[in-house]
Amino acid sequence: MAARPRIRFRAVDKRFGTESILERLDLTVRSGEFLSIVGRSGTGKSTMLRIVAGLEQPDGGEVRIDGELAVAFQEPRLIPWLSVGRNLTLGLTGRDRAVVAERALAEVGLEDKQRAWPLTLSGGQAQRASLARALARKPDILLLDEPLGAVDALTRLGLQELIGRLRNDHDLTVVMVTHDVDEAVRLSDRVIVLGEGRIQAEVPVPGRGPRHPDDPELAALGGRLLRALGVDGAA
Ligand SMILES: Nc1ncnc2c1ncn2[C@@H]1O[C@H](COP(=O)(O)OP(=O)(O)OP(=O)(O)O)[C@@H](O)[C@H]1O
Repeated sequence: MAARPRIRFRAVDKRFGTESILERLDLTVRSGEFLSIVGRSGTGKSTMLRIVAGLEQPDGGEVRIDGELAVAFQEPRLIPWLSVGRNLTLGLTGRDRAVVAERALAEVGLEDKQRAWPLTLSGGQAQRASLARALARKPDILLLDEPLGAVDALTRLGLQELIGRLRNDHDLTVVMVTHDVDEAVRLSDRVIVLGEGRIQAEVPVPGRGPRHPDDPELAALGGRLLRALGVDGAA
């Protein structure tokens, strides 16, 4: 039996002024699925994610969300005058929130940074803290908007590995917006290409992430996505 839908878009329209961003968009994301959204700049990827998060309202159609959500953005958005640990417990209500935060930090390899100030973290560490903050909310659905867009290539590979592992360990449903097709195929079960208001291509990825960056199958799938994006395959 197919897993239950966590996110469902039915004929979703979104406009900004006279500009139509999404046109009668249909999408179902099932429980436990890792979906990536790629597309040229300005095609509405972040808008889609913001609609899922409830930060934007659609102009038409129906959006259904089943489960708790947490979001991590490209900028870690940690509050600079609170310790890393306090950034994580902020907004948590359980009596065990300190323990929850401690565990989440340990899961991302930052157990020694609980008392650190956010500004003393490297870019990669700050992004790990941001993931830990999302994890501490015990979400069913994790939304990632270009989470690794601002870190160097090597840190990026390590963080991809981490995201893949967290997803597996917590059986998360993940929707990630990325510009990096290699990252998308490395982590996802399915990649969609957004363009002109609709899903222009959909590429299922066999097996389960995180896949090894040298996996030869990834290059072929990445090539397919680049062609769907209208980018020359040799690029
Ligand atoms: N709050 C807003 N008000 C007006 N226009 C907006 C607003 N948010 C987004 N837009 C416009 O909607 C379009 C889609 O934006 P969005 O950020 O969703 O694209 P994107 O695919 O995520 O782009 P990028 O890859 O560059 O991040 C863009 O033309 C953008 O300027």
